[in-house]
Amino acid sequence: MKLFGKLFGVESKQEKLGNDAVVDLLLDEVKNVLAALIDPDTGKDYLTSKNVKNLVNSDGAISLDLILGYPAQSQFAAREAQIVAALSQISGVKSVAVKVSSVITAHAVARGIPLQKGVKNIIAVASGKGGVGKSTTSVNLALALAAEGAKVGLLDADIYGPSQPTMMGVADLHPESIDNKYIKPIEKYGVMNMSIGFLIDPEQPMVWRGPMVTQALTQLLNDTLWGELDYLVIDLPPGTGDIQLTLSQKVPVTGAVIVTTPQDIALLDARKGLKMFEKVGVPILGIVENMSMHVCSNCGHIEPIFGEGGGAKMSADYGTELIGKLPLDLSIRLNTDAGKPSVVAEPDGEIAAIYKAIARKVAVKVAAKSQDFSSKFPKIVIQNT
Ligand SMILES: Nc1ncnc2c1ncn2[C@@H]1O[C@H](COP(=O)(O)OP(=O)(O)OP(=O)(O)O)[C@@H](O)[C@H]1O
Repeated sequence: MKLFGKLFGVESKQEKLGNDAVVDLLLDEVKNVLAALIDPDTGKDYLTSKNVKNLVNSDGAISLDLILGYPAQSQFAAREAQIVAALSQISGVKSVAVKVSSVITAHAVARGIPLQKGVKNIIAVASGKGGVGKSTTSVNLALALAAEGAKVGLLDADIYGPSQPTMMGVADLHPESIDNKYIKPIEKYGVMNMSIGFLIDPEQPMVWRGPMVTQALTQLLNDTLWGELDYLVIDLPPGTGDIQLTLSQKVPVTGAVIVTTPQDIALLDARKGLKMFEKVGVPILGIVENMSMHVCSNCGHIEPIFGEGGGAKMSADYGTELIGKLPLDLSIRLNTDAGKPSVVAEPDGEIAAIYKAIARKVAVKVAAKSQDFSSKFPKIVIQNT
């Protein structure tokens, strides 16, 4: 039969057909498994989320690219292991090769504001009340996004009390001006930093009026040579004043993160901040509860000094998510005071892991927004005749 087939050119065709059928069945099975495999960061499966590209079966050797829409370098090995373990169970699979990477896209903002040139996504960090740890959260969020592989900028818009240069350990540096118009941000720990703190004398009391604040902020944003950024994190001053309003009206903010402590008064203020963003159409990406419990460094006893469960209740009330809880931890203060925030001071520590998880959650929320395709279309200029 073999010889007969070969002579008449039949066997190779039949074999080919047979092999193709096997290949298809195996690929179908692989796809089924991928459709049931959940990404722990998004809570969605890899197949319908369209994260899987270049899926190939070469005689039982399966290879694929897993492309995540958010930065997650600390999770690449775990994702690879998760997929290899699941696909290796399938009978007929001889080997599995998975290449994991992230691709971050620009996301459209509401209200028809064009995106900032070169900046894909802007994340505002806000709080209703001062002293809840908004700046600490901003710097660690920026550093965590960078640690996860993103290109990140950090803008300290807290014009009344800029603390970022100190927290990032760059307080003694001065940004250079180019052509007396543009300013080069200061790069530290892989993040591009710009702060009003670089441009003012910290000893001078600042009495900024509304329009001056607005101008200073827009200038800082527009005249800084950010380069290409995946995320620009903006640390807002506390409250619901002019800066927040300007931001929401003039700056293409993709979404806002609200920082609060669990106690009632901070939550009350945080609710005001949250409502303000809602009113002006800036989506809330989530709530970070800071100083949510104290772990005694002597005995390990856990005590909720500022109350319990406030952030979770507020998230539920407003249909948003509690995206992370930070303990009241001496190391967080010591590290920021020393100009080396926890994410870079102790990159493999528990605190850094919490900030990285928050960063991935924020990035996942941003990735879930509709993409911005405005640059793909020609600009139409309508003129009055
Ligand atoms: N989880 C934490 N554990 C311990 N200390 C913290 C924590 N979060 C913030 N801190 C400390 O609390 C102080 C206030 O924090 P931070 O400056 O970030 O607050 P803020 O809300 O930005 O304040 P402001 O209103 O001045 O902008 C800082 O000394 C900081 O190091």
